[in-house]
Amino acid sequence: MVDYIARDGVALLQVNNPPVNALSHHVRVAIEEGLKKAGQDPRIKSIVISGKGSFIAGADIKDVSKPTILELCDLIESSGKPVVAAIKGFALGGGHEIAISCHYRIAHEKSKFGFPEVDIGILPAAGGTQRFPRLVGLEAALDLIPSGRHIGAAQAFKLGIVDKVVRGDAVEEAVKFAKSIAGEPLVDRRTSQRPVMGAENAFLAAAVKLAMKKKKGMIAPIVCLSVSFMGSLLPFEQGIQVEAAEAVVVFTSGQMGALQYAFFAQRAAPKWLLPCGASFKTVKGRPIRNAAVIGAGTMGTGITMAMLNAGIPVTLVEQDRKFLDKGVSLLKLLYAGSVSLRKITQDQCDAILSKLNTAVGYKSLTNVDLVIEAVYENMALKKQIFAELDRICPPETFLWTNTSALDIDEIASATRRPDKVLGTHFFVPAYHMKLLENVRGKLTSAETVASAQMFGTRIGKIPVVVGNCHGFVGNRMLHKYVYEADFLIEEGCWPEDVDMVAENFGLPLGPFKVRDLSGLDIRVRGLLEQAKAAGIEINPATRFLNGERISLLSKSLVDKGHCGRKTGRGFYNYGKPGGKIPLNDRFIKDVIVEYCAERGIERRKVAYQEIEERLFLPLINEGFKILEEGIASKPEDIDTIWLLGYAWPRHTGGPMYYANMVGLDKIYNRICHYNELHKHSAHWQPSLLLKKLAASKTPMKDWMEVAQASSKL
Ligand SMILES: CC/C=C\CC(=O)SCCNC(=O)CCNC(=O)[C@H](O)C(C)(C)COP(=O)(O)OP(=O)(O)OC[C@H]1O[C@@H](n2cnc3c(N)ncnc32)[C@H](O)[C@@H]1OP(=O)(O)O
Repeated sequence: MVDYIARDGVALLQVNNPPVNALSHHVRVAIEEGLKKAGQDPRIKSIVISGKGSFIAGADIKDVSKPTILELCDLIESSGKPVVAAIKGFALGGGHEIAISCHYRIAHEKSKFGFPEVDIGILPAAGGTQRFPRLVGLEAALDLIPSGRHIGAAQAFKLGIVDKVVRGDAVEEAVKFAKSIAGEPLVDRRTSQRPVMGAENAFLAAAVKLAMKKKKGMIAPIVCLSVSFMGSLLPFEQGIQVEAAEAVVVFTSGQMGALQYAFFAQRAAPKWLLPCGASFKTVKGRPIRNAAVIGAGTMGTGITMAMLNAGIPVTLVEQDRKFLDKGVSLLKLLYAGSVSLRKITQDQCDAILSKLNTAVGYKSLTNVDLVIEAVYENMALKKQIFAELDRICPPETFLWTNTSALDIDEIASATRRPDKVLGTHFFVPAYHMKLLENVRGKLTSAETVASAQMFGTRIGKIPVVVGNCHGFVGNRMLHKYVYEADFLIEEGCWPEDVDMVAENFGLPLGPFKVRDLSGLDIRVRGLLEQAKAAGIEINPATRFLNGERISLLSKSLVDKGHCGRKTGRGFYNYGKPGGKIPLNDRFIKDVIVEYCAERGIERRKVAYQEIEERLFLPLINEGFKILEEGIASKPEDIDTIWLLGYAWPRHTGGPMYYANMVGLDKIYNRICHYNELHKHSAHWQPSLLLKKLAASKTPMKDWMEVAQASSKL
C-alpha cells in the first residue's frame, strides 16, 4: 500500500493504492509507520512523500467518518527531518492536506490541487481549514475551500501552495531537493506556525453570498467558511478544535450521505446492464473514427461541437445550404467566444475546426462509422431520413437519433439495421451538459449499446442506458411535475408560489420560470399534437384528454401573445421581449382568474406542503414505475439523470435517494392520499414496486432484486 524506498539518505514513501491512491485506513497506517521508521533511522536525513501514478486523491470516501488524517498531518509537520511532497496528478482533499503539512512541495506542471470535500458534504477536517489560510492567506482560502474547485500547478505556485513546478519527474526532483536540504532548520516551514495573511479583511460576507449561490442549500461550504474565518482569528490549536466541533455538524447533517451517494451513483450509472444479461463487463463497443450529424440547428451544432472537442472528425449535414451556413456560423461564433474567454487558444480552435466538414444532402455519407440525426421532433421526417441513411451508409454504420421523447423502435423500423439504431438524448447545450441518455430500442444490439456508452464517455459525457418509452427516463418523470405545476395554478396558486417552493427545494428555477425560458408555445404545440394524435379537437372547455386531466392554461396565455421571455411575457412579465428579470404581473393573474372562472374551477389557498408534495411525489412515483418496467436498470441511473440533466439538488442525492431518505412508506401513503383526490391523473396511481418496497422496508441497494422478482411473476 505504501512502498518504503531508502536511497542516499532519503526515505521515499510512495503510496500505491490504485485507482486514485485514496487514504484508506491501511494507507494511513503505512504512512505513519514509514514516517516513524524514517525518523528513527540515523542514515535517513530527509523524507519524500509521493504516490505511484498520481499523488493522493483524498480520504477513501467510504471511510471518511474516521478522520485520523489529522494525526498523520501533525506527524508530518512536526517531523524533525524535512518532508517534501512530490506531486503528480491529483492532490485532493486529505491528499492536499498531507501535501500542505509537508515542509516543501514540488509539483509536476500538470498536477491539480483542490478541496472537493464540500461536494461530498464534509470539511477538510484534517487541519485543512486551518493550515490552508495560513499558507495562502484568507482571501484565497475562502475562495478555494468552499468552492471545491481544482486548480493547476501554475496557479498553485502563484498562491504559494507549491514551492517549485517541474516538467520532468517530480519524484526525482523532490528526492534531489530533499537531499540538498538535509539538516536545514524547519521552523518557518511549518504551516501551522504561520500567521494568517489578510485575516483583518472582510472577505467573509462576499464569500458566504457566493457559496449560497453556487452551492445552494449545501451546509458544508458555509460551515467551511465560518471555520476557516474563525480559525484565522485564533491560535492554530484552538482553530483545530473549532474545525473538529463543526465537522460533527456536517457529518451528522444527512447531506454527507446524499452527496457521497451522488458521487458513486454518477460513477455507477455508465456501467450498463441489459435485461438479456449483456453488460459493460461482457460486451465491447466499436470505437467511432468519424461521424456525421444531420441537422445544423441548436442540437445538431451542439452535438457536432461535443464530438469535435473530443477530436472526432464530423461532417455536418443539412438539406439546404442556407441552414448549413447558419449552423456553421453559430458554431464558429461559439468557438470564437471560447478563444476570447481564453478557454482555448486560437491554435486549438483552428485544430478543432480543421476536423469539421460540411455537406448538403446525404450522398457523401458512404464512409462514416456513425450518423446522429438531430432534426426537429417529427416522426415522419425522422423515418424518411433513416430510410435514406440506411440506403446510403455502409451496413455497419450506426444510425442514432437525438430525440427527447419519440419512439426509437418506430424510427428503427424505417431501416434494415434496427440493431444499429439507438437514441442519443443530448441535453441543451449539447456541447456542455454532462448527461447523455442512450436509449435502447427493442432490437438495438448489445454491441450498439456498448459503442454508444464508449462514445459518450469519449465525448466527456456521463452516458446512461435507458429503455424506450415516451420521454425515456428524464422527460417522462418531468412531464408529471409539469402537469401538477399547471394544476396547482388552476386550483389557486400563483406561478411565483409554485416556483418559490421548487426553488426552496433546491432547483435553480421553478417550473414556470423554466417554461418562460423555453417558450410556452412549445408545450402548447406538444399538447395540441397529442390531442390530434388522439383524434380529439381541443376547445376552450376541454379539461380531459384520453380520460386524463389536462390544463390549457398555457394555451390561454399563448393565445394572448404570452410565449415567455422571448415575447416579454409568459407566466411573468419581463418588461420587454428577451428581458431576463421576472416580475409578478396583475394582468397574468387576471388571465388565470378568468381562465378558472370560465371553467367553473373554484380557486383556494394551497398550503406549502401540498405544493411541494404535488410537484415532487408524481415524479418520484414515475421513477418507481420506470424501475418496475425495467426502463432504468438501477435507481442510481435515475438519480444521475436528474442530477445532471435537470439540476436536481445534489445534497438530496436525486429523486430516488430522496424518497428513500424521507421513507418509502411515508412517500407511498402520501401518493395514495393524492390518488384518492385526483382520480383523473394516472400519475397518482401508486407504483406497485413502491408499494412492495415500502411494505418490505427493503434497503435501497436491494430494490432491483425486488423489481426483478416482481417482473418474473
Ligand atoms: C476528515 C476529512 C479529511 C479528508 C477528506 C477527504 O479527503 S474526502 C475525499 C476528497 N477527495 C475527493 O472527493 C476526490 C474524489 N475523486 C475524484 O474527484 C476523482 O475520482 C479523481 C481523483 C479526480 C479521478 O477522476 P477519474 O475520472 O480519473 O476517475 P473516477 O472518478 O472514475 O474514479 C476512479 C475510481 O476511483 C474511485 N474513487 C475516486 N475517488 C475516490 C475516493 N476518494 N474514495 C474512494 N473511491 C474513490 C471511483 O469511485 C472510481 O471507482 P470505480 O469502481 O472505478 O467506479
